[in-house]
Amino acid sequence: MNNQQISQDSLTINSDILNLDDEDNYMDNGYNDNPISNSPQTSSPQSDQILTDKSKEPLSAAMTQQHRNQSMANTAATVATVPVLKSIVNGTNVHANYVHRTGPVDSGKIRMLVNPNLIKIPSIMNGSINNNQVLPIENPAKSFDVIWKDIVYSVRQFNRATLKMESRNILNGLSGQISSNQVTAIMGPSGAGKSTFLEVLACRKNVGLTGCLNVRNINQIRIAYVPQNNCLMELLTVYETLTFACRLNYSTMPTVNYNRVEKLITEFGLSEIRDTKVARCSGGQQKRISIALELFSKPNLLILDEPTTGLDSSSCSLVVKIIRELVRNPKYPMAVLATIHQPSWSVFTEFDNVYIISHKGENLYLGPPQELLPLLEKINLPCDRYNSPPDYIIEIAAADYGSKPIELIQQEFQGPQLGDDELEQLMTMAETRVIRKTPLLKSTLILLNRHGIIFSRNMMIVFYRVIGIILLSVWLSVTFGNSIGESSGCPLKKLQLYHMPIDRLNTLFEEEVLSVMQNNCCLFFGLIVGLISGITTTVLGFPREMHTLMKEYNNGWYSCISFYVTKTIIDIPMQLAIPSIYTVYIYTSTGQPNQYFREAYLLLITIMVSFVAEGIGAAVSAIFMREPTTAAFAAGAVPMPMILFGGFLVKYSRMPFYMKWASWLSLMKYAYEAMITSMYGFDRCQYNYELFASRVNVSAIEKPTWAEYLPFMLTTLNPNGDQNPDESLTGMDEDEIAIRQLYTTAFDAVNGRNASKAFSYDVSIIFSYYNIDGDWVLYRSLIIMVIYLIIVKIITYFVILNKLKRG
Ligand SMILES: Nc1ncnc2c1ncn2[C@@H]1O[C@H](COP(=O)(O)OP(=O)(O)OP(=O)(O)O)[C@@H](O)[C@H]1O
Repeated sequence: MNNQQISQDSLTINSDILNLDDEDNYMDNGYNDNPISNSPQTSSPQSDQILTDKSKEPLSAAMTQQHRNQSMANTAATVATVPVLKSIVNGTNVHANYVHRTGPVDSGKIRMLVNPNLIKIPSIMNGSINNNQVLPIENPAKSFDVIWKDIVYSVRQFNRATLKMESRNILNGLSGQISSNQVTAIMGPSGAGKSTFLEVLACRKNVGLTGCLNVRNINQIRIAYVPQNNCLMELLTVYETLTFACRLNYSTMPTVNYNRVEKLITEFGLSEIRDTKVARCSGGQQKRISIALELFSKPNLLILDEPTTGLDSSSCSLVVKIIRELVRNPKYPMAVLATIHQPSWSVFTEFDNVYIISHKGENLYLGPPQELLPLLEKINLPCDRYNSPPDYIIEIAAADYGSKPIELIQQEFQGPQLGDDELEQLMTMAETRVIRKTPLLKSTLILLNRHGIIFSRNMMIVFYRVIGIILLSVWLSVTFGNSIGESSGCPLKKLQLYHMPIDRLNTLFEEEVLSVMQNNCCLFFGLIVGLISGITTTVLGFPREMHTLMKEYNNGWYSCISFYVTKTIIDIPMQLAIPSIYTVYIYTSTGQPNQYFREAYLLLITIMVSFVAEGIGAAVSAIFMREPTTAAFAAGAVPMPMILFGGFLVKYSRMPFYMKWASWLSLMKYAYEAMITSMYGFDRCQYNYELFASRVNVSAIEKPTWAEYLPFMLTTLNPNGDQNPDESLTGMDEDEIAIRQLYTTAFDAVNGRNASKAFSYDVSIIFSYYNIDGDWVLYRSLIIMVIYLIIVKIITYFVILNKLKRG
């Protein structure tokens, strides 16, 4: 069903959606008309689940008295209801919960008067300020205000001209106020700072923010923020999406009332698509789902970033109608703020107020939409009859007609005239904001359930990854051959040496060394695949999840640790499957020793690399969650130094001393050392010797070591027994010189460092080459890798948490 099929008239949002029923009593409704009974100290035990910065502090006597006074004043302000204000332009019915007066324009200035009892917003009709009509708030006892004053938000940016970091103001002294039971549209040219302002109101921006953000008549405010991109789980059905939102929002309750889900599905016109996956829903339907989700948390302040962008006018009207209905609940006062682009006139006038921000991030206008045209006429900027008024005001705000019109409107409009003393007596938004404390285990189990369903529906990706790794393994084994793993790099036996022609010895030695190095390449390549694929797979998928996480975490659905544990657990099957497929296939198809413990160690090392890579990928994604291109670049760049300093390309002992620290930080160094030890240690040469002995059926073959072997080869090639072959080049033919030089190089390579250690036992040449002096290196490397993994996971957690908190 598409949006058009839903009759707007038939769509009614039952105000009961937001009613507090028995199940909801655990949530204080947040209003301080009776602050003592609402205070955390006297609430039910379940209300302890709700935390505010002040939750453990008694309300000060002065504050309590002030709230009482305000409450009484509110009651006194209840006057005859005039619920409908006729649009001055086209007669559209406009609900107005604000108070305004009619009268002559006296000083030529329109002031937004802020009074605890009456919300006074300038009303201009036919060129004169409307100072007499007083429209009461439907339920003044429960109404509340959100007030902001002199909001400046700045970011630090690098200025290429001056080559300096400079501060740039995005919001420039915004002031205003909104009240409960009102829908306010925020408009302004692109880049004016609308989304930034919404994030400020949603307490998602702290750094670089100055000014006051206060609330009145409410001591616990729940904020729900719906970002521009809906941040929905696309593989869940509409019903599942709402059900999980319901379960997560009521995770503190022993049971969950699913009637609420049914009610929302019906009232948001989602019945016919209840079993459709979110990915298949239209833009308008997704917007409605996004809004519906946030109602489970019973927000007092619902902030919607561009809820109508990309929708046709019919869907747009439908969404606006839904929003309007939400604030009609007399029992549950709620304020809604939404940014909106290019609304039609009919949609424009549906809002109680419009807040227009200029291109410089400054106040331009805050008031009823119907009063905008008279204001423009009054300052001789009438809207052309063929021009759309919303478009016209945006053009003015964008300075398309120069800065003069902006200045003229700004002179007419002033923000709330609230003194600093008065503001100081009000509680700040941050103080009153409710952050629910969610139970770790329960919300983790719900998230596991949700992500398990998503994982099971994502089998195509699983399939592609498995096929990809199988193809890579086949390709690799075919390229390296099926006997690459047979070479052990162990010293040749003296028996062979004595009875083998020199040129055959040369070939044998050369082949042995090359085979071992090739095998190392093959296995090291596997580690690189694990590292790079682990990072890139995470970086490609995680940023999307990060946006959803950011929305759900900041709206108080669950804690960061719940999400992180869930993500780690859900990723485990693939983290195990991919390295297992690769390692088992390569191990068996390239002729590695038929010893399962080596295969198990190799598998363990590859899996560890894969886990660490996933952690690094998640950290990179979190850091660059808003810059996918940078994230992709970082995903490619981060593994490079790890590989370079892994000891494979440049031996650790040959690195300049001032670069060795980089090697210590490289996971690949430990993975590579562990791999070498597991593959060539654990008596592999002993094993080969026995195998050799059994094959040739000789029991008394001496076991040479490299220490014996290489000098022996040199003396064999140099019949005079000269230990310094360079001096006896004369008389040798070119081949002999070449062979001798080869062995000399090999000897130098092996004998270069730690000779006494390296040759103290019977080991593969690769042990000597990399100065690995015992099987214990495997255990050391594995322990370091485990510590590495733990550190990466902890750092990743804090990177994500920091990102969530800073926005
Ligand atoms: N963290 C930041 N660092 C640097 N610049 C920023 C940052 N956040 C916002 N801006 C800049 O602030 C300005 C306002 O951005 P914002 O997204 O709030 O505008 P907007 O009015 O919502 O625009 P649009 O209607 O196009 O969505 C833009 O120029 C944007 O580039």
